Parts: sequence; C-alpha cells; structure tokens
Amino acid sequence: MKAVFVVNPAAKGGKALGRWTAFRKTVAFPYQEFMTKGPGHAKAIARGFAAHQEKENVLLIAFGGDGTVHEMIAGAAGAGHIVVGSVGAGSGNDFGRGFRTFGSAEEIGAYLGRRHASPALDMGEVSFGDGATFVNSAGIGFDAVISRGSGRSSLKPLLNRMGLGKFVYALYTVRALFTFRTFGLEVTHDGERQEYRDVWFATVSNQPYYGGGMKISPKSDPADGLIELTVVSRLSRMKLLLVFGSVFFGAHTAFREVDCRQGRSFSLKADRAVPLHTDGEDAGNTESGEPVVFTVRPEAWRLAGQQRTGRSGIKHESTP
Ligand SMILES: Nc1ncnc2c1ncn2[C@@H]1O[C@H](COP(=O)(O)OP(=O)(O)OP(=O)(O)O)[C@@H](O)[C@H]1O
Repeated sequence: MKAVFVVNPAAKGGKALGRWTAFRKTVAFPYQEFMTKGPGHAKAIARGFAAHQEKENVLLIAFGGDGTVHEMIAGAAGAGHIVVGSVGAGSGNDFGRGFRTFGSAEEIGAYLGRRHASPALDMGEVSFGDGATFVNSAGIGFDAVISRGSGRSSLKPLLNRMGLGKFVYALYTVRALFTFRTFGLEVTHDGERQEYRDVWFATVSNQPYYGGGMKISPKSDPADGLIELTVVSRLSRMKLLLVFGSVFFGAHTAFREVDCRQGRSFSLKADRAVPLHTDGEDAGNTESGEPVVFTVRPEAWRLAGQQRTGRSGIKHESTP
C-alpha cells in the first residue's frame, strides 16, 4: 500500500506546519507528500488519486484538522482502492473523537505492515448549492452561526498561537446566545412531517462529536447506514446555555426540548434563511421555505484502522 500525506500547513493557525516538520523526521517508510494551498485543494488531491486506480491501494493521510479530512473523504468517496487516515493537527479535531486516527508515524508504519482493518463507513450528503457532504455532522441554526463567526474571526490565529483556540468558540457562543433569532422548522422523515417552533438548531450527525468535543449525538454510529437528527427548540437563552454545557457529556438528550430521531434521510425546511454548516465549516445560508435534504450514503469511504465508536439504537424523545 502506497502512503501519501496531505498536509494543511495553515491548520491550527499555522502550527500544523511546524508539527509536520518534526513529524516527517520520524517517518520510516516511503511516502509522497502534498502541501495544500487553500480551501478545496485537499479534495482535489484526493479526487486525483480516486480517479486513477493503480496496482497498489493508496493510504491517504490527512495531516491537519477537521476541514482537511472532510475534504479528503469527499474527494475519495466511492473509490474502493483508497483508504483514508488522519493525524489530528487542527484546532478542533472532532474527527479524531469519533474515528480512529494515527498518533505517530510508527502507528502508520505498523498499519502499512500488518494490513489492519479498513472498514467501509457512511458519509452524509446535503442537497445544497452544488451538493455538500459531511462525515461528522451538518446542521442549521445557532451552531452554524458560531462556526461562521469563529471560522472568520481575526482573533482565531492569535488565540490558536496562544493555545487558546477553544476560546474563540466560547466567545462566539456567548455572542450568538444574545443575538440569534430562533426559527420555525418543518422536518419530513420517513413520510412523516413534524413541525417545530422556536428552534435554536437542528443537527444531522454521522458520529457522536462536534464543536470541539461536544457529544451532540451520543448514539450515532458511522457504520450503521443511518444518520441522526437532533433538534433543540423552545428554550430560554439561559436554559440553552445549560443544555449546551450538558452536551459535553451527552446528557442533553434527557431534556424534553431536545428531540432525537434516526433515519436515512431528513428534509429540513426553515421559515427564514438560516446559516448552514457542514463538518463545522460555514456552507452559506439556506433559503426561506426551501427544503434542504440530508441523506446518508452508506459505506462511501474506507477508514484506516478499526472504527472506535459503534452502537446501535437510539432513544426517541417526545416532540414538542
Ligand atoms: N495553504 C493554506 N492556506 C490557508 N488555508 C488553507 C490552506 N490549505 C488548506 N486551507 C484551509 O484551511 C481550513 C482549515 O483547515 P482545518 O480544518 O484542517 O484546520 P483547523 O481549522 O485548524 O482545524 P479544525 O477544523 O479541526 O478546528 C480549511 O478550510 C482548508 O481548506
């Protein structure tokens, strides 16, 4: 198996480059190296490998954050000869909380030598713009506003350099808490229609974690051919803060204002334009009254190493 590193030198406010310089000295197997030049480049590199099947299978290793591995999986989707691995070198690294990642070059060497499992896992697809994908989660509302604000923040590089990257997220959470306007939502799922009022956010998950370690969807399993919807609605600002705090432990699902559902497809129609995120990256605004469909694409990509999460079944809460 051929090993290819795709390095995002800009991840974690540029710290990833220094980490890569040290990491590459520890690599004791032959490899190819690519440096990404900007948004979309990691996807294009993965697409290039996906389009040309050689004799050898390819292990594509993302060296960066969630954005980098998200792009690489999108580019490699459907190519059976590509296995995707990751070394978490970003600020949030939610991918590494839900999926097995490599901690050292030695581990990658061992994987290449021993041919560990490469399970085929699910990916999410979103009918938005030219079509978007997610491996962790995608959603609309309050959390997407935070992703947008913290992603664009001029404070992010500075706080990242100081090792305080997570503060950017906290800062924008508090800001959104005071400025966000809730919305009405219609969800269609399995031929059933559900209406929600005063919605803060609706997130569709493929794995349990998002937002830098919040366990938003505790029962999500990227190997089950299903995705999970979490809708948070009809909460005061203060109670939302409480629910947000409990998300770190996955305890929020006990609140009656948190509704969880499981399925293969969810159509979400908001009554006003709302920001959308895919894997924590800003994806633009949905249009008022226009449905956005979130669908699971089962066994779309292969992960290097045994999958770490995996349970089945989900508690269906009562709806508001
Ligand atoms: N050379 C580059 N210069 C600037 N941005 C780049 C470059 N290469 C890639 N990018 C972009 O950097 C963005 C952030 O990358 P990534 O998500 O990997 O790191 P992060 O934001 O630090 O980590 P995390 O998403 O885990 O918090 C991505 O949108 C990616 O497309």
